[in-house]
Amino acid sequence: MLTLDRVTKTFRAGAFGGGSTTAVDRVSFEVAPGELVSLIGESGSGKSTIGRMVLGLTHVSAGSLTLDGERVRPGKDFYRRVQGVFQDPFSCYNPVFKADRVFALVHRAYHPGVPDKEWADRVEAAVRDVRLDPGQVLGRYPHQLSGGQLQRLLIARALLLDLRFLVADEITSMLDASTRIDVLNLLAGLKERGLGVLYITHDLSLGTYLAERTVVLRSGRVVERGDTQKVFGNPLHPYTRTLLAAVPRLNQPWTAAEPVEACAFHAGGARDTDLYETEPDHFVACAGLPDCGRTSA
Ligand SMILES: Nc1ncnc2c1ncn2[C@@H]1O[C@H](COP(=O)(O)OP(=O)(O)OP(=O)(O)O)[C@@H](O)[C@H]1O
Repeated sequence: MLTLDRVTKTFRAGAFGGGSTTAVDRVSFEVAPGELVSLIGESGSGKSTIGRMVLGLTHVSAGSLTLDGERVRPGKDFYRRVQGVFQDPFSCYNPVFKADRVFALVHRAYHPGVPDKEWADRVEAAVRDVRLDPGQVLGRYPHQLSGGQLQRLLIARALLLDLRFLVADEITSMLDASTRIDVLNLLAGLKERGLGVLYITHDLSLGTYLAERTVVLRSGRVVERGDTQKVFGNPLHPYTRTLLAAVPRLNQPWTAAEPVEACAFHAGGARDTDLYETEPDHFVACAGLPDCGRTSA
């Protein structure tokens, strides 16, 4: 179980590092084993920073972030259980190494005791699991493979570890529509194996495709979260409504989203990040709801 409890990330800012910017502000949510939670928000809302904290790539400034009750401790043991897959699969490969070298590195680093033949069998099985033909892809250089193939190989690599948790950060944004669905279906398969997945995206339609639960982030704060059907079926925060209104629909003329004027949070009026549980597993930040009683002027 991944648990974020009022997690905050502050970066130094300014020419001489004198100022600071809060990229993530007291964010709390959980991801259970076998669950996919999507983290949605516009560019700069802090999604990737959260992913990087989960992966131990950047420190948590305040609050607590734990996996199975333990704080993130980057190292071999941690990365055996937690991995990330990112937007640009090309950047994850060394261009002068063939794809199978990636698996050889995993063998050496994480499973040195596994005999070569058994390892080769495991690699083949993992590559077939992501619906690729090992004979077609393993002997190739990254530039000889498509983005979708590279992305799948990264997922296969993750399968060869004793993975408990995957951070998938915009992994489908460089893929065409049909490959995108294939990769999303692979994530669904990982869930069935009991993995927890944090799926980071700015694309609402993809976020809703697989996620049991959704966290909507704005300017580093959670504005709404909970059961995906509830958050998108009955969006309560004006920002969530704006995001939904901005999704283009087939056969409907595009209309600009309404400004988020009704929201006390948007106006900078809300002083805290408390969320109100408006129905079971549906939480919303102070947003001028008639019954919230805490809207600021
Ligand atoms: N290393 C850093 N130093 C200073 N500020 C940073 C750093 N990394 C991120 N930020 C700032 O933190 C905020 C959140 O960035 P982040 O990359 O997490 O957003 P995001 O929601 O993932 O955006 P995108 O969808 O564009 O990737 C931004 O204002 C960004 O400029």
